[in-house]
Amino acid sequence: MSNSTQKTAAEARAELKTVAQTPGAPKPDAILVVDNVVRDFGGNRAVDVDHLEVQRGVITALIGPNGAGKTTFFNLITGFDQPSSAKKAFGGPSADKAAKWSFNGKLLGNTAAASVAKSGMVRTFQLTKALSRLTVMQNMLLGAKDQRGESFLAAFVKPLWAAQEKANIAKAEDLLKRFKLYEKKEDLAGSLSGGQKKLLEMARALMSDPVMIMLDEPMAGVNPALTQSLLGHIQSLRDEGTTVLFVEHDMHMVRHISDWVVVMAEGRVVAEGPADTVMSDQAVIDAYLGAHHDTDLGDDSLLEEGAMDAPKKEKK
Ligand SMILES: Nc1ncnc2c1ncn2[C@@H]1O[C@H](COP(=O)(O)OP(=O)(O)OP(=O)(O)O)[C@@H](O)[C@H]1O
Repeated sequence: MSNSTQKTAAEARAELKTVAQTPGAPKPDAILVVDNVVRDFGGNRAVDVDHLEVQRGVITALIGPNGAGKTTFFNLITGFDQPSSAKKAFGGPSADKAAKWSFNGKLLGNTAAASVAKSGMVRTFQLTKALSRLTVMQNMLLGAKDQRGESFLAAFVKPLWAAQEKANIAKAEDLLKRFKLYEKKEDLAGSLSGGQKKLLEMARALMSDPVMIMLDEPMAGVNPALTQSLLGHIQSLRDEGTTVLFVEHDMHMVRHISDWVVVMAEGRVVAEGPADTVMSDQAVIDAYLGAHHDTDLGDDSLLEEGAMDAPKKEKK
């Protein structure tokens, strides 16, 4: 969250005006810097990112056709998967070709997912991971950091964790109200609709006050009536100082809230820039649309046709 020494979101956005609109362009205040991240599945190179920087304090969208490698890229940098280009004790790529990435000034390669989350980079999943047999509130409390009851000594000293737990419950209630899930707090997470599970996952991710939140298709399955408020939540997170990186197929959402758009195709970053510029870039149109060259991305008729989804490559 922001403090007086941090830039405002408007200042962070204004800085983007100076950034070159080329793949891998350096950012004035990069929170995430990625180099040489490659992931092969058999003979299929799913991710091949030479260099990418994400500006702190803004909303960046990561877009690209089905199978472009967006989710795999999220998995790699959050420690849920390992790059094929990872540095190895013996053999492996030379130091200048080995995968390396830093978040908020800290090197993160070979870091387990839980430690990545502790460093402030917290993600949600395309297919939600809410724990079905726990209540909505229990799911929320699992997302909290500083759970003092977890420490062996503190677990036996109630005053050490009781106050913390109370604060966590109050925070969870507040977030559940924001995401219109408060009435469901005692229900099992498994009983929620797909869209509600997505909202729960986002609310749970916010329990740890992330420095950067990474959302994998936050809009998929969310009722249109909630779409506007979800967009509002994401923008207010940014305005409060949280960096947002999200993968999304809904081009209206991308146009509406992104300060910067990064386009992936066949594992590579092929374009980046402000939404309007990127979406009229011929390489992007080609990557998405194949034959539909004249059609603007974000065009309603196109969305209805579902023409933006290139055929999905089969997962092995
Ligand atoms: N566990 C896996 N085993 C084998 N291949 C995989 C695996 N995970 C992903 N892939 C392949 O890697 C490529 C990139 O997939 P990924 O899911 O990252 O794309 P994406 O851009 O997120 O697509 P979508 O928008 O459809 O979610 C695809 O060809 C996919 O089949």
